[in-house]
Amino acid sequence: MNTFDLSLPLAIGSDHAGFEYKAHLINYLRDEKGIALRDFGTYSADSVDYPDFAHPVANAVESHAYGFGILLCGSANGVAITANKHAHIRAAICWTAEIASLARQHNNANVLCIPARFVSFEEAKNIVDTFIATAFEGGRHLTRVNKIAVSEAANVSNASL
Ligand SMILES: O=C(CO)[C@H](O)[C@H](O)[C@H](O)COP(=O)(O)O
Repeated sequence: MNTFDLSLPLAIGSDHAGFEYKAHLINYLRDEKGIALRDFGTYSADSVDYPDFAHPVANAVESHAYGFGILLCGSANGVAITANKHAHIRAAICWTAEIASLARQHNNANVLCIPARFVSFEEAKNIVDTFIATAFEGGRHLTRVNKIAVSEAANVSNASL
């Protein structure tokens, strides 16, 4: 199976707890690696509410105009919970490069959620590099990932009853 289509931009966002790492990651990804991206905020270290940034990033990935997403907050729980409310979004909290690799290989994760208060910036960079470089394995994992989408479809039809 393929890695991400890097001809599409990536969507990145954070709350205040992830703001500093986001700024460094943008430098790393866009300026050092030449990867196109859009920064959905937040744009300062002032306290904000993570759903205001996680929803726009998830919407961007859901629209297929962006190849994948990166979200950061303190623990990554808030942004992951928010992003996973969206159809076709598989947001994974990754705190090591190995977890990031498994999130791609087994779960075909399309939004990487980094707990900025619990990993070093070097580790965050390793996590991002691994997430981008690792392909979904398909096979038995595709069967399982497809069952997630079935649940999404059931929720949509139940909601319309
Ligand atoms: O959403 C979170 C927890 O699930 C994030 O870690 C936030 O960044 C955190 O809650 C922000 O906390 P703060 O005390 O308002 O800085």
